[in-house]
Amino acid sequence: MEKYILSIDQGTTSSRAILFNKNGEIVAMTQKEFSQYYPQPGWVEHNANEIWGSVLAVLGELFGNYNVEPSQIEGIGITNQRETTVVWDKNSGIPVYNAIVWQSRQTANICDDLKAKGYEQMVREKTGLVIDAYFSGTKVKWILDHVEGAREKAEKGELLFGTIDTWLIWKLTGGKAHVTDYTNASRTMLFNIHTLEWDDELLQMLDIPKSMLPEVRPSSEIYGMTVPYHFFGEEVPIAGAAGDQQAALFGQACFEAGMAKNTYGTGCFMLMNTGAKAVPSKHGLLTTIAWGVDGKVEYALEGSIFVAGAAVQWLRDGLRVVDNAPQSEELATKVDSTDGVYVVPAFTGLGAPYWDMDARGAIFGLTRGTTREHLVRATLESLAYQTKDVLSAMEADSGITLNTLRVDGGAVKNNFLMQFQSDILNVPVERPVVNETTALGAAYLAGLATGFWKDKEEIAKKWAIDKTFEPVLGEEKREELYSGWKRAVNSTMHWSKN
Ligand SMILES: Nc1ncnc2c1ncn2[C@@H]1O[C@H](COP(=O)(O)OP(=O)(O)O)[C@@H](O)[C@H]1O
Ligand SMILES: O=P(O)(O)OC[C@H](O)CO
Repeated sequence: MEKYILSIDQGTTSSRAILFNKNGEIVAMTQKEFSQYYPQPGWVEHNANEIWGSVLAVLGELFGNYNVEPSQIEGIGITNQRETTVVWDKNSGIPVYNAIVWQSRQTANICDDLKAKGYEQMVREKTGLVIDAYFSGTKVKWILDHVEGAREKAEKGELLFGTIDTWLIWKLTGGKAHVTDYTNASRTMLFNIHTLEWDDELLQMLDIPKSMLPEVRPSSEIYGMTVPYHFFGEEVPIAGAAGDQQAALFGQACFEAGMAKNTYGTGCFMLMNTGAKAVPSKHGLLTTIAWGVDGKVEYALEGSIFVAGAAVQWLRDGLRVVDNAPQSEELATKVDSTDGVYVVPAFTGLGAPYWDMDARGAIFGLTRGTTREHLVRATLESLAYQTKDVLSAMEADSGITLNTLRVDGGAVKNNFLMQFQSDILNVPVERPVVNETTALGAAYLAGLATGFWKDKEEIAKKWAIDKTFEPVLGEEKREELYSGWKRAVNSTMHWSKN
């Protein structure tokens, strides 16, 4: 019987199970959305057990609906929304609080306090990150500070912390493996990306007991076996793990320094491979671990945009001006321009390159003639402008001028958006045949560990283009449009503090 690699892609809004064959093609895919909780303005939480339930559901559906047996799975790769923080009881397995999602701003005060105490430079040097509520460290502290009895239990070694990869691997192995990989560890603000160790000074800064932390391992390695009662009777190796953006970089075969991809999901994340060198950013980007594979760690520069496809969800669920995401393209192309309207979707503050936790969303340039088509178009254009902000920072930091950009993620199906992106960047945008590059990257990491695929060269040969979008907009128009964006985005800064 043919063998496959299974990817579990646990994203911000949904969980997916995807089976890949030896050619790196999708054989089967199931997906399930789960609840988002917004307990207070700016807070975002998930129920970690509901996430686990959604993973079991997509696995059940995969084996139930497709002609595939669990015994055909040679290995499992896990990829996940990053930074989202779960703390659970080691003995009962019960989370002590909801998972605090990467987008959540509930630890902004903790971050302000750390900045006031002068920790910024030390944090940047050790972790490659800026102090921001985005990362896991302050979320763990918040849980220990706010959940009754949690700190005491943590100090007694009774609580475990994990990002979603860790939580899922712990569940799938029946509590045997408490591990994470280098990429996920590099997003916690607790991990020294140079020494590759949890850092005592950072742990002390946030008052987090080391006993809670998972063991950090390479991204392509067997971490443990599934317990048969959770995996349809089979013991299958869990053989790869990486945060979803790093997995996408791997799935896009960006193996050489200077290659970059941009993923348009809930948020938008551009990563550039910088090879064995951890390049520090002077322009508001993050330095992060790309992966640990073949006994070595490689690094990336990252521009993280918090709201991208989520702005399209807001058009659908908040404003109700579209019935579904694809309709945004249909409406945007009914008008030739936004007629000067700009939407800045800084709903949870601004990430790279601005890093302003207090920015909030705004619409500029409304006139009596503004229609929903203009609003929808301006929302889509905001994804492209935010990407341009990040690309400019990346070129300045790396000294490399990109001659193409590889793209993936849910929103790249939108041809209007991709064309506008190419126009605003003045760079060709390449959309690959397999758009599920996050899951593909995790599959590749797992398949390299089990010998399903031989090496990165074999993988790189499988990458193929579906469509290239070439820039057609003139320079003057491009600059006029972008300068309007800069004015708009600057006006949203510090809004919730005023
Ligand atoms: N045709 C489309 N045009 C614009 N946005 C889209 C389109 N299709 C999906 N999206 C957006 O893409 C996002 C889903 O992408 P996905 O990669 O699945 O995200 P995630 O992994 O963050 O859950 C949603 O926010 C959705 O609004
Ligand atoms: O779930 P996604 O695809 O929106 O990715 C979220 C990122 O990993 C957050 O850092």
